[in-house]
Amino acid sequence: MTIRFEGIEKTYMVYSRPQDRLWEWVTRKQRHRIHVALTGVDFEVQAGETFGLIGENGAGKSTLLKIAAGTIRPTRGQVFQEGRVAALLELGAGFHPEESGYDNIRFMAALHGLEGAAMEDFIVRATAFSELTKETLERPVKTYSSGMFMRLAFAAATAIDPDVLIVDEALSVGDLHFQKKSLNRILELRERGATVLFCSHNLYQVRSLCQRAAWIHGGRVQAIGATEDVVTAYESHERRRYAHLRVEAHEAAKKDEAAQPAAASSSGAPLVKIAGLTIETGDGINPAQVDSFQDLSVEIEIESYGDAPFHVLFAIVRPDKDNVFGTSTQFRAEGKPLQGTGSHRIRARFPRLPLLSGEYLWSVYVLDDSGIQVLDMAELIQPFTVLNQKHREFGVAWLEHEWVLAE
Ligand SMILES: Nc1ncnc2c1ncn2[C@@H]1O[C@H](COP(=O)(O)OP(=O)(O)OP(=O)(O)O)[C@@H](O)[C@H]1O
Repeated sequence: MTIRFEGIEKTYMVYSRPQDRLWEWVTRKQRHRIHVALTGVDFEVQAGETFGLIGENGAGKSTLLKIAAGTIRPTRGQVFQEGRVAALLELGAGFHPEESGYDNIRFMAALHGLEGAAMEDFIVRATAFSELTKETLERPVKTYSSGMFMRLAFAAATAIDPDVLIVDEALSVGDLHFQKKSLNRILELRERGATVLFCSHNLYQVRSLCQRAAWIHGGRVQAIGATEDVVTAYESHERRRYAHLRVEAHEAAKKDEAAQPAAASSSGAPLVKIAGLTIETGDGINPAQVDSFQDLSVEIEIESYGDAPFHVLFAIVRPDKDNVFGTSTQFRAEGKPLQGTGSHRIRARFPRLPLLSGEYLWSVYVLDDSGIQVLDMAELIQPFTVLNQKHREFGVAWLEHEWVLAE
């Protein structure tokens, strides 16, 4: 099913104090200002397509998703779509806290217009997917932990086999096991031909999942097209925006890295953890300075606490976060993930490191076997300087080339 946005505009009335709304009504004097959250949004998401929405905080992405889902109305313009719509937006927003899990699911089924056997089927599928016990499902949902609540809400939202799926950063629902299950459900619905409108700040996920994307900026569509083109344009914009913060960002990332927990199992223990990154060159181990064109090996150590398969990805990064080169165990010829409890060491060797002079860092990620879910990461670590004394060319990397005198 296609989703078509036509001339969408959404404005909000913003009051500086909550009581101004009442005062405005009493005095009939305007006490609000108009905030334009979206304007001139015109595009179409094609049937069966997974379409990404990206953009900085406050750009208008969630507003557009809510308009697509029908939970808010545009001030101007129209959205057209057909078929059954499932929105993973404010999950569980329609739940009644005093009612049991079962009754809430029944209520959701009724909202979709289901009756009789279709309703029973919906209830069976949603409750099974939630993995909540019968005893839990009989309790009022206000007694649920936030994880339980989200599981039920996700299960209820996706139990209808929607034609259109609207997803707002919903891939991080519940514990790791459930996150994977929810992601698989989204992928399954996509496989079955559902049209997916997907909004995320995780550009890696957008790149992995979406065929096309739109970058929303200041309430307008700044760019639309093939995902790679749009994400690259957005990244360049972000880099320019943060150019003056380069050094600070690097320092902050180093601090974050220490604080960043690895993905945890339902018991709270991490499943995999990046345990170390070792660089080896002719000049020794972890040298602060590396000469261009020498042999360099990068060894990554991963501690795995379970049997879940995983991939390792690393990138050489510039201080402004530009990726110079990235690769993943997924891209190896056999493409098989690593697996098994204990310590894993994996090594990549650059026989003649073709980097030119400059500052570089490493970013390392551990991903699940689908290569989408990030289990642990260490970004912008171990800065090193490359010195190029052999070549006079400039730039980031030395590219194989030859000069030919044209006739
Ligand atoms: N109910 C509201 N009343 C007033 N302003 C609102 C309301 N909802 C959103 N806005 C404003 O509209 C703009 C767009 O918000 P929106 O939530 O759509 O952005 P977003 O791109 O989804 O941001 P984020 O990435 O932070 O989720 C923001 O400036 C926000 O403050």
